[in-house]
Amino acid sequence: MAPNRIVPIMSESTFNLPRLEDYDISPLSGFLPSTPPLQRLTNPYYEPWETLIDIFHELMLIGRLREYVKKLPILKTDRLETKGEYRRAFLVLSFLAHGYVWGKYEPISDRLPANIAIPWVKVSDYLDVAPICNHAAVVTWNWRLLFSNEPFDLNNLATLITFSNTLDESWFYLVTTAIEGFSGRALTGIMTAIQAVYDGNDEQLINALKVISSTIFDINATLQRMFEKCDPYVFYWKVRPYLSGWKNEDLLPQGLIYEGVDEDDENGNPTYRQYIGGSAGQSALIQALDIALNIEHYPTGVRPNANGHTSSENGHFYKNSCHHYSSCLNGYSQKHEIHHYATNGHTKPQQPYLHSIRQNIPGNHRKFLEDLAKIANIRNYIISNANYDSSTNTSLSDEDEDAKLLRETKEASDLVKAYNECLIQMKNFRNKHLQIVSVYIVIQSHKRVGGLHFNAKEGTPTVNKDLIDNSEAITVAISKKAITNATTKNGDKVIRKATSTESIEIIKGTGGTNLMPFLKQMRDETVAQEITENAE
Ligand code: HEM
Repeated sequence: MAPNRIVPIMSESTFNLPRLEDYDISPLSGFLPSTPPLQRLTNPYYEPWETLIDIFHELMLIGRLREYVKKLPILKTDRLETKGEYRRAFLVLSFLAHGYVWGKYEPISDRLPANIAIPWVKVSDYLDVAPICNHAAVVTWNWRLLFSNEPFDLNNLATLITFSNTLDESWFYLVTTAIEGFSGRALTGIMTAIQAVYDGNDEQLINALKVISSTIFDINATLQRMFEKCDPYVFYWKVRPYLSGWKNEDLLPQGLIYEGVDEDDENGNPTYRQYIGGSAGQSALIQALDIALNIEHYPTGVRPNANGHTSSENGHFYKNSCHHYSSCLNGYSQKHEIHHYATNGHTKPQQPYLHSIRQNIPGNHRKFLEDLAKIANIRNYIISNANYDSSTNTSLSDEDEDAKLLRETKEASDLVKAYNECLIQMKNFRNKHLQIVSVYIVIQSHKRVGGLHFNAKEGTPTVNKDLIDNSEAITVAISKKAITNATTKNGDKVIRKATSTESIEIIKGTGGTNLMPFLKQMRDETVAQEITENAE
């Protein structure tokens, strides 16, 4: 370590790198369980749930799932013994619940019978996660190895449960599972990098950053494979509706009644609960990468400025204490002030959607993200040391000093490069993801023929390469057309924002996000963290 290096103020003796295992994270499989999820609850007591899942698709098809769910006994959860059993129960109950609520070619139900609601809430409480179908259910706990003697790999994975019984839905989950499979490598790289910062070990930090960037590169290559076997039509019309939740959801505006769980209010009205549905946006892996790389996200349309304030696109300023949107060192202004390396205990992401979906991330993984935010220090360390002046050290001869300066400059430069490479890969992830969202959601949503998603009867369009390559341009063209139409129709010269009834103009994400602006801002905020050498 260079003698005049700026080191974290947290002394090494007080710094204990958290152990991944303490958060139910495996250094190898990361957020995925270290052994494949249970494929069945073997205690005969739970056979009624498993039997219903065995014939889930058949019951959905003939429209009798609700009848059979209502016949279920209300099973107690105290016979579940292991965490694996609780996860399997959560998976089964999530599919039964969402199948019940959204149905197939039948009216949507705004109440969930006690037979499912009571145990689902109990199991969720145990796992410390909201009782709603989430990323953990459909991805993290929903896979098996096709050949148990072969390693974990996209080419050796199968899903346990799907809504639509289609290969496309399986592929959607499995590509995402394969991406989560990189979390062991990513998290090991992150922890090594953080330790390197506390040790002031630049070489180790550079190597760890290289591990992180190469992992994101592999994630991106896997993400691209979504196009291979998941048809956008099937995804949008046949799968996505079942993943919907009951918060900011037009079809269930009040939410859902979990019968037998909550009491009626003082006027005898039932209590509705609202939760955001399942989305890969709930991936703890991508959130961990953002936190580790100090990529800050703000509410859509809000941007930070040099004074630590944020401003919205309409010109309104939001003065934030550091406990809201901006961290004390977000790199926009305070270059040399290194009062803290960690993010001062900021434990919540600044973007409201990212904040609210934390309740869909299982408790131990959510806690890990919170603790990671307290020690994430890589970017500030690099900024603080990228330009340090070593000329104060007079004990060396001129020649030695030149050599040392050269080495340190190169080290600093390599650090910046290694960090920026991680950002480039994160940007690539978000660009690729934007393409996917264009093809799988934006373009599909313009094929609306009226009625509910479930009732769409169009032919399946093929995915051609041009469509994928030009997906962002197509999206822009579509949204421009929508705005022009709205403007012309009303003879209104001011381009205005669409209201919620004009769903063609604002396409919402699972959590009610204004999809494309939200995702593009996430991408731009990634790029904004790039460190430019000698920028201080
Ligand atoms: C067909 C494939 C996919 C579609 C249609 C899709 C759609 C979406 C949508 C609509 C959102 C906005 C937030 C929400 O409403 O949930 C979102 C966010 C997000 N998705 Fe996906 N997604 C897909 C695949 C994936 C995969 C495989 C990953 C990998 C983990 C992923 C990671 C994320 C992340 C991290 C966000 C939060 C925004 C960000 O960090 O940039 N998505 N996605």
